[in-house]
Order: sequence, then C-alpha cells, then structure tokens
Amino acid sequence: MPSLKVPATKKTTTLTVAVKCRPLMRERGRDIVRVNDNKEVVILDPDLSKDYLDRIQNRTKEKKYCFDYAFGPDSTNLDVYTRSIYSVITGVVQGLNATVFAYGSTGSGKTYTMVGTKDDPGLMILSLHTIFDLIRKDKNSDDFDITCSYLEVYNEVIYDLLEKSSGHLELREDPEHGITVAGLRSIKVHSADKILELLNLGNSRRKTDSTEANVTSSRSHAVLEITVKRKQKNKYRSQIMQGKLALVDLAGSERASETNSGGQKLRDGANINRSLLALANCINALGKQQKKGLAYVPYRNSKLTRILKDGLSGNSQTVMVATISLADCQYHHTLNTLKYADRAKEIKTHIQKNIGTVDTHLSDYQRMIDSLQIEVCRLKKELAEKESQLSVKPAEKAADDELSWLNILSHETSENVQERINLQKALFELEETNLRNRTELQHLDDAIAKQQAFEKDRAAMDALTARRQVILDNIRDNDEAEANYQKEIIENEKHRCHLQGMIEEAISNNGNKTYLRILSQYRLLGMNNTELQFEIAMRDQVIHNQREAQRNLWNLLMGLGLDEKRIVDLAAKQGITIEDWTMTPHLRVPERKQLPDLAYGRCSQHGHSPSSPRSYSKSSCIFQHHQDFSSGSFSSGHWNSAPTFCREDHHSSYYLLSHDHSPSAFLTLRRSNEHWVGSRPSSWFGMHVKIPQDLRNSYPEMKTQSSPCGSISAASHSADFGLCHKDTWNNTTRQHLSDVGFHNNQE
Ligand SMILES: Nc1ncnc2c1ncn2[C@@H]1O[C@H](COP(=O)(O)OP(=O)(O)OP(=O)(O)O)[C@@H](O)[C@H]1O
Repeated sequence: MPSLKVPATKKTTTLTVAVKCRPLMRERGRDIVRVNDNKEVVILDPDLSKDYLDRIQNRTKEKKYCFDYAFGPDSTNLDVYTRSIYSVITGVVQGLNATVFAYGSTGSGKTYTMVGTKDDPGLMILSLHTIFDLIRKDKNSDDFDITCSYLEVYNEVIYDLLEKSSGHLELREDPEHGITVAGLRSIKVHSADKILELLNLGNSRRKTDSTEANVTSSRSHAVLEITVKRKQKNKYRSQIMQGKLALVDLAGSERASETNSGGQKLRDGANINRSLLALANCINALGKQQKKGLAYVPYRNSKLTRILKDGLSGNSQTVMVATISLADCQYHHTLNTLKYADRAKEIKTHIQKNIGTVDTHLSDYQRMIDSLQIEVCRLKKELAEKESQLSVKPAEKAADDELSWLNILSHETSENVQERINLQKALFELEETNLRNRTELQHLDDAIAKQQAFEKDRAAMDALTARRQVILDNIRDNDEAEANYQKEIIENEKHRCHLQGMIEEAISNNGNKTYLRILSQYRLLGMNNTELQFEIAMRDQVIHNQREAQRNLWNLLMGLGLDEKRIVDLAAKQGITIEDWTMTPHLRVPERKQLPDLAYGRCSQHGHSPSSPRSYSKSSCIFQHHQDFSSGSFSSGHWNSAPTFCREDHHSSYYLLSHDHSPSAFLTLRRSNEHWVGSRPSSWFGMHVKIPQDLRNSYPEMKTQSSPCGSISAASHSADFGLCHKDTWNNTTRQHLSDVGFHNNQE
C-alpha cells in the first residue's frame, strides 16, 4: 500500500462545539439549564434566594453561552449526530480526519452520548453506520479498506481494548504519521455490525466503577479509531484517500468530596482529573493561541492530550460534545464544562484531505511505463534489424561475416606488431646497457691485471674490484631481463605465425575482396616493420661509430702517453672534443695523473672548436659523424682485438623476427653478403630482405611490379610497399645513413 501524504491545500476551521443536556433522572433538585434556538445555553443561578436587587445589580450567577449546536434534554443521540456530526463523518470517507469527543463531568452522559443504548444508539454507532452506508453507495466505483482499533487510557497507561489481556502500550511520535500507539491492534472490518461487536467487546473490558455520581462511571478514557482507505477502481489515475475517525469517550471528572471515593477510586480520580485538567489546559492554551498568538500547549502533560493532539490542533475536523446535567446541584460542573466548551470554540484546526501519494505513485508507474515503452521500441528495432539480416542474401551475409572476421584479424595483427616493436625497443635498450657494462668490465679486468702485475696499490685494487662486482651484478640482472624479453618475443612470434596462418588460409579460401584487404594490411605492417628496422639500424650505427672512436683514441693515448693538451689537440684533429677526464687507473699517465676515460663518454654531433674552453667540460665526448674512424691509423693494437663482442648477440635479438627457420616469416633481416647498406666487407650490419616463396605466390603483383626504389628489389622485400610509399622518409634515412658512413653498394 502506498504511503499517504497530505496534499498542499489546507483549510483552517474551528472546533465544532455542541452542548448536550442530559435529562434529570434520579437527581433531586431543579432544572437550571435552558437551551434556546439550538445554539444558546443559559444556566440559571441555582440560588433562588437572590432578590430583585441582586438581579438588577448583576449579582446573579446566571450565565449564557452560545455554541454551534445546543441540544436540550429531549434530544436524542441521533439528533445530535444528524445535525453536528454527520457532515464530519462523511468527510472521513473522503479522506479527511475527524475527531469527536465527549467532554463533561461524571454522570453527565458522555458514555450515553458516545455509545448510547439500543434504543438511542450513540455517536460511535451512528458514525459507523454512516461510514458503511457511504461505502456501500460507492462500492462499485471504489475499493475500501476499513480498519478499527480501540484503546483506553487508564491511570496514564494505555491498553488495547480489542486484546483480551492487553499489556501496557507505549506512545510513539512518528514524524510522518504523528502520534501512534506501538503494538495497538488494528482489525480489518467489513461491516458496521462487526465494529459494533468489537466495540461491545472493548466496552466490556473497559474499566468502570460505581461512584456516588454514576453507577457505571467510566474510569478510563476510551478512543475508538476507524481508518477508511479508499481507492478508485478501474481508473488510470485513481486516487487513494485515507480518512481517520477518532471517537473519544472521556472518563468522568469528579471531585473527591463529591464522589465520596477513597483508595483506588481516589487514585483513579486523581489521574482522571489530571488528564482532564491537562486537556482543559490544552483547550485553554489553544483557545488563547487563537486570540493572542502563539502559546505553549501542554500536550505532553498526559497521555490523553498526546493522543488527542491531532484532534485538537492538527489535521482534523473536530467536534466537541459537551455534556451537561440540568440539575442545579451540578451547577459548578455544568458551568465549568460550558466555560471550556466556550474556550474550545476558539480552537482552530487545519484540515486537509489525505490524498494518497497516488499521484506520485502513478507518476512512478508512468515513468516505468515510459521506460518500458522505450525498451519495447528498442527491442522492436533490434528485432527488425535481425530479421532484415536474416533476409539478406547468403552471399552478402558471408561477405559481411568475412569482413568482420578480417577486422578482428587485422586488429589482432596490428596489436601483435605493436607488441613486437615495443619488445624489440626494450631489448635494444637493455642490450645497449649491457654492451657498455661488458666494455667497462673488460677495462676493469685489464686494470686489475695491471695492478696485480705492476702497481700493487691496495686501495686502487679494492676500488677496481668493488666496481667490477657492481658491473657484474648489473650484467647478471640485465641478462635475466633480456632472457624474459626474449621469451616474450618468441611468444609474440608464435602468435604472429598463427595469425599469418589464418591469413594464408583466408587467402586460399576466399575471394578477391578478402584477398585485397589482407594484402593491404600485410603491406601496412611491412611498412611499419621497415621503419622500425631502419631506426634500429641507425641507432646501431651510431653506437658502432662511438665505439670505433673510443677504440682509436685509447690506442692513440696508450701508444703515445701524451699530456692533456696534446691529447686534446690530437683529438681535435680527428674532429673529437674530449670533455670527460675520468681515467681508469691503469691508463694513468704519471705526470698528469689523469686521462680521459672515453669508454664512458657520450658522443654527439660536434659543432664548435675543439680547443674552445667551453667545450672542455666534464660531461661528454663529442664526435663528428662524418668522421670515418675505422680508416684512421690507430686501428692496430689490442683494442682491435677488443671487439664489440656482443654485437652478434645484440643483433640476434632485435632481428629475431627475421630468423630463417620461420617459414612463414615474410620479412627477413639477417647478415648477408647481399647487404645494400654498409660499405665495408667486415661490416657487422647487413640487411637481406626476402619474401617467402609461398607468400610471393599468393601475391602475384609482387612478382611483376618493379620497384621504384632502385636497388631494393621489390620482390625481395615484403616491406617494399612501405619503401615505395615513404619516399620522403626513405630518402632522408638513406642520406642519414650515408652521413654516418654507410653507402648503398649500388648507388
Ligand atoms: N440522554 C440521556 N437519556 C437517558 N439517560 C441518560 C442520558 N444521558 C445519560 N443518561 C444516563 O445517565 C447515567 C450517566 O450517564 P453516563 O454514564 O453516560 O455518564 P458519564 O458522563 O459517562 O459518566 P462517567 O464520566 O462517570 O463515565 C447513565 O445511567 C445513563 O444511562
């Protein structure tokens, strides 16, 4: 069931106050109450001894009040109900809250008014009949849900009158639902008779006692609450309304002296009076509030006032039925009741229909429906697409499937190539580092050997040994990392072979479209590979030249034992600027104590005077690329026997993809006499490019197309596509390679 929320529109109303006079019964005395025009109540001075003078001087105790309704002793409960209550009860069925309570002194007829008798049913019974009559009328259009609870407050303790042996119940203050009684039973009812049955049952459990003033005096305050939930049937935007009716029969107020009670009765009376006094105070405060503005309302002074809080000032249309006796002996009680009733007329409440969050809920449902409709549309569209796909001609479908398969294959191939490039780059860096390490290790070994043989300097020996250990550790770590890279490259190559196999299978099985797509993809990858290989070649050549320069310089220095200035001059003649003068001990020239350790120097393009002081810094060795060191006169001696010993290993890794034993490899780069780059017979670098025969068979145009790239046979390199279509880059590269000392044999 959705929760109910109060709508925004409020209507402020005042308490309806009706005064009902009970006929004289067993009391002795005279009738001092007059009801005029069903509104005015006059209570005569009970003292008959007042003379004329007292009356003209207004010293009489006669009082006159005007109320919404006033009922004389001959009026029945039905009269009261019809005129003052009925309209309020109808509101309950329309989602309004209502409170009807009887207020008066003990024996004044409260219970008689609220419950009544068989012949004169009370307001509770009449209200229930009205509710069920109204429900019956609207049963076809609306669904109703009626529940009922009945409680009593006795000695400031709440009991459930619908439970055989109710425990003490507690009040809860809920921000949404207001004051509620925790654990109070709420019974679903389908007829007025059922509620009357429950009412009788509850009344039989109610605490009553015989007092001097009333034989069956109610010792507790009783609250019957009926909740009516109403929902419109079969309507798209149905409303849910909830009305609540509280029918309250208060305990009798009495004075201990009058009731002649003691013990438990006295304590009951004290509590009853306390709660009634609290109610009276609330009525007083609420009455004042309307006249003088805000005032503190002591609801919390008793359970009764807390329960009646809503009825007194909240969302409720409230009727107070003040019951009075006609008897002169009840003058003070009657006057007291009339005073409070008069004050209660000022109390304002704010009534609002409890229209359920039906709108909110409906809007939720609406949103759900909207989103479901969108989903339905989407699914319909998807279904239509699928259906149209099914109706596509088998040949077209096959072509589409093929294209999508090729896209996946193309993507995977591209990833494979990218991975391989990354691995090769990483491996290259690693090997370059290890190359330096190994060179230094060799220097160190030489220096240590020299120390052991000639100098025997203990400190220098220790320093050399420690450094050697560091280098060895580095080499070992790098070797491990290198092995891992190698493994990854092998895996990458396996995957590439697998992809290649798929491509070849596709070529043999499929038509022209597939063939062309594969071909273009294939060539694109070849182009990427060529770029990579050239980049590697350039870097390798730079390194090679650096090593050559170092070798030559060391030979020069070792052969001549020149001083610093002389070395600089000689180096300058070779186009070299020496900037880092860190020497290894075995190379120390006695008179200078320092020599350049060029093994660790860095080389770059030389662009200024070798003798310039500015170039004499301790950071780098600069050389000119155009200088062909290998042609110098210092190539003899032991440095020539110190080869770039890891050179072949070095190449083997980043040329791994070109290994000969891969039959499916389409790009092969390996040492060969057919190298087109590198002019020296002893060149370590060569690049032979060939295309596997099976692949060439698959690509007819490769056999026939002549390469515009001159000496590079189109049929010899699957990457010729790249070479041919990257002229600008290629020319620049070749120029650069030429600059660094390599020349195409055939150029
Ligand atoms: N209008 C009436 N016509 C006939 N008898 C009435 C009427 N009103 C009250 N009585 C009788 O007066 C007596 C006291 O009435 P009732 O018990 O209703 O008073 P009460 O205000 O509820 O008293 P208490 O506060 O002690 O419970 C009862 O016997 C009741 O039958």
